[in-house]
Amino acid sequence: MLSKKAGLPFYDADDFHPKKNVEKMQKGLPLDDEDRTPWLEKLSDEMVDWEENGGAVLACSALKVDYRKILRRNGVQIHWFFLKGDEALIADRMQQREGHYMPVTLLSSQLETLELPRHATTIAIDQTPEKIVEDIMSDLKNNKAVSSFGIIGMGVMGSSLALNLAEKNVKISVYNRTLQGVEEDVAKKLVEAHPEVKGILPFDKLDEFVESLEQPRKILMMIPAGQIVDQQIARLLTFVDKGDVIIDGGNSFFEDSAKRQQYLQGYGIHFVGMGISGGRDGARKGPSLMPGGSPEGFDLIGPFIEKIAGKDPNGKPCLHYVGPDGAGHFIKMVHNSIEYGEMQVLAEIYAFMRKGLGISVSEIVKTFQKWSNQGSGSYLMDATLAILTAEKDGELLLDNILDVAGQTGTGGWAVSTAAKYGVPYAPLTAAVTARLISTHKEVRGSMSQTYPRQAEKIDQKEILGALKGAYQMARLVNHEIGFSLIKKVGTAENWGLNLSEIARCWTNGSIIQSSLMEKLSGVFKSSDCLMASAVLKERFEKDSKDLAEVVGAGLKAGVAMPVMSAAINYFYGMSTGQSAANLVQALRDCFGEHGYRLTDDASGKVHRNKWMKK
Ligand SMILES: NC(=O)C1=CN([C@@H]2O[C@H](COP(=O)(O)OP(=O)(O)OC[C@H]3O[C@@H](n4cnc5c(N)ncnc54)[C@H](OP(=O)(O)O)[C@@H]3O)[C@@H](O)[C@H]2O)C=CC1
Ligand SMILES: O=C(CO)[C@H](O)[C@H](O)COP(=O)(O)O
Repeated sequence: MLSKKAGLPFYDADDFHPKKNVEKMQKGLPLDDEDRTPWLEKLSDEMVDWEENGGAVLACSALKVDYRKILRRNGVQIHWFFLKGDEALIADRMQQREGHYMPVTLLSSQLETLELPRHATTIAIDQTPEKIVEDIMSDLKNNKAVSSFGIIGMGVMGSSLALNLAEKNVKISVYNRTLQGVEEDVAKKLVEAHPEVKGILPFDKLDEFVESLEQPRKILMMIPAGQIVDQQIARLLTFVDKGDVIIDGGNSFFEDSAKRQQYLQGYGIHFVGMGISGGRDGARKGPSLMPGGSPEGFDLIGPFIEKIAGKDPNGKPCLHYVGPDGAGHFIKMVHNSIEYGEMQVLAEIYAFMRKGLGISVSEIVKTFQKWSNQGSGSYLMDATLAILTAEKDGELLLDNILDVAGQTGTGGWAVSTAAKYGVPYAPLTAAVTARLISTHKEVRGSMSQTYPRQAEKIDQKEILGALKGAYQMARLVNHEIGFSLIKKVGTAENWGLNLSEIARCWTNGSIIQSSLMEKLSGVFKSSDCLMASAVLKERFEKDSKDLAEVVGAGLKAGVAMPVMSAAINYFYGMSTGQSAANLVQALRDCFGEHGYRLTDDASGKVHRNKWMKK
């Protein structure tokens, strides 16, 4: 009757049981989880087709929370109705039923297994079938919750993710704030600008947006980090309900995300701090996703975000639940710190080639293309090639772009986090510093007059052969340190981070995807330190010589190479058995009585009273 009324096909889940389940029930034996799992999985796959064809009515004894999880694992939109009746009434109806394999004796075991659904409309079955159908139809009609997923913030990332989700058949609602006269109807304009993409409902009122989402609601915020996130959460709290999930997909500081998860837990809200990489194109076509925080929250959003994630070389989604607390945003922070290093190395090698060696831009492009084809390719290298070939009015566009680089937080946070956890992170510090120096444009201009550099002529022939090795080595060290930060913090916080999975998650969709990242995903399966990995030993040995040579030549030529020199210094430092830190410690003791340990007995500190005569 309901099927007719709703104009949708009807399916009875009982018809999908395999023969062995039917035979078991016929014998009066209750099914267990092992019997039911493949059956529910089959149903959840069928539901994808049903949804694509406009929907269906399914009757199913989805008794447990976990069973319902399986049913929704493909992220289809489901309106749940719980048909409630007492045991005697159900038994009576079962007895009247003809030609069904299930004996009444199994009913009590079913009711024992039943875990009441929290997010379903309960319909009493002690009414006429007509009334039951009427109740369901009226609930469907009055139900304003029509979308499976909501996104707040229709900027670069939010709008691209919204279009991506909608194209994967996820019904979504989108919301953007209104600033009278400045930002109006932003969400509506997005929908109007993309008539080819169906299934997006725009809102400019937060309450209506939240009401449009089916429960448990899944709300992704794509807004700037900081207090704005707290303010948005505070506004949402007025409208959301227990069991809903709030996801922060922005570049928030991971310690803030851990606090927000704790805070929202108090309201029964699941909070997921999710790193997202890929910029506009990645978000639109397949980003790399690094969720962390509430595992229950991740469980609920997983089927949806899996649909939009980029795919690694083996076709697996670039999506990895990294760990609890702020682990997702921590991993995104480190991702960005590697990104800072990668970009700065590209800038340094380009500057050295152009200014130090006097190589033309078209030759630099050819060289970079060659490196790409020889296994040093990356998304950022491709982007650099695009930039180095972009012209405006017959001139290289790059030459018309002001040499001032901004930053929005993650790099600086990574520097302070590395210092807090005792991880040497000189290349990142150098990359952040290089951007800071770039902002002092006026001072740089005037100082370049005061200190004009007399660059030494470099023998191109000698240095050209070392360039690629130097580039590779700086990148290798940059990655080594990023992952060492992940290892250190992950261990200290007991997050159980998986380096190989994290690298895998960055092999596509991510700004730092590269051939190297694909290799590292394999290397991290057997080693958690690149410098100690036998696979990379030869490369470290050879390329470190090239890097030293290029950095030396670069400095001689008067070109700053902060990240590349930090990288070779890191490598030298970490492979120096006997360093000069003893002098530093002795000095500390000399002026500050900080004490020192002796090489033949490091168990305790000693202090020398009189280092200096006066
Ligand atoms: N761009 C990128 O490559 C990436 C960005 N991110 C992160 O994703 C988040 C969004 O970035 P992106 O889309 O680039 O940023 P945009 O600046 O393009 O968009 C920001 C969005 O946030 C909204 N917003 C701004 N202030 C407020 C506020 N006070 N209250 C509510 N909404 C507000 C804006 O609305 P309005 O239009 O009205 O101002 C806009 O919709 C940031 O945290 C960013 O760091 C993460 C990965 C990549
Ligand atoms: O997260 C990103 C890419 O992965 C964003 O583009 C972010 O803005 C980059 O950081 P910054 O603005 O500090 O350069």
